[in-house]
Amino acid sequence: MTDDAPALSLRDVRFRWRGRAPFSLQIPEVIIAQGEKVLLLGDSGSGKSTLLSLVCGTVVAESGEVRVMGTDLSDLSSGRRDGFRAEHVGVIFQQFNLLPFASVLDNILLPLRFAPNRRTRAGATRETATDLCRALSLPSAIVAARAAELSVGQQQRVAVARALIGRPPLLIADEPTSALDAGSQTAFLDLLFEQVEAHAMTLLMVSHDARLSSRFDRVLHMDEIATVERQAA
Ligand SMILES: Nc1ncnc2c1ncn2[C@@H]1O[C@H](COP(=O)(O)OP(=O)(O)OP(=O)(O)O)[C@@H](O)[C@H]1O
Repeated sequence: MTDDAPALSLRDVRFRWRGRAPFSLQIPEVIIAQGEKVLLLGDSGSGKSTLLSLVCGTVVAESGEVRVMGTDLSDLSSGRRDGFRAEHVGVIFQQFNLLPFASVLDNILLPLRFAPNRRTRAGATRETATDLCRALSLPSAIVAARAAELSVGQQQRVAVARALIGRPPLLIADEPTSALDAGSQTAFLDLLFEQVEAHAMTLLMVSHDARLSSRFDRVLHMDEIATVERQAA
């Protein structure tokens, strides 16, 4: 990891999903500076989640470079990519991906299991998790509840706390507001941005909703940054 590197840089990236409906993506160049808040817009099926998977290192480019905080993910073995992601990237998925039968506390602490440096940064983990819940307008007693008992809005905030704990430098969010009404979306983004700014994190968020644009430092459109080829199934 390099302190003055961009949070994220993609250069000459090519990636292809094989199978019944092949889909290929080419991205000449995308650079996101540390501390930027960037919205990635694009139609359904335009490859937004695929791009996030490349950034998370859950899939690997066929050619080109995907660098996170200066590290080229293709230089890492699959096991080291998992460790690198756990240390450096907080992820908020569209469906939140909480473990329903585990407590809120265990859900929030989950990424720290695979990330010793992030665990150290998190300090006293129970207190840190409880503080994060409070900062996200959740009652502190919620840490003892099972994730399955929470409302959708509460689950979403727990997913944010899990992504924020231990202050990974890059936060990736895939349509985190799609399950919320307009008022709840605004309140959620207020809380998310407050945390991102307080910890000088970089945010890359995917959405269909161009109305969110004015809240971000920069907006990327899939059809401007990528060339896509797809074949029908
Ligand atoms: N796991 C996978 N295996 C094979 N093909 C996939 C896989 N995931 C995505 N694809 C292909 O990649 C294309 C782009 O999908 P992707 O989910 O990246 O788009 P998206 O812009 O995020 O769409 P949406 O907004 O609907 O979530 C899909 O049409 C599909 O054909």
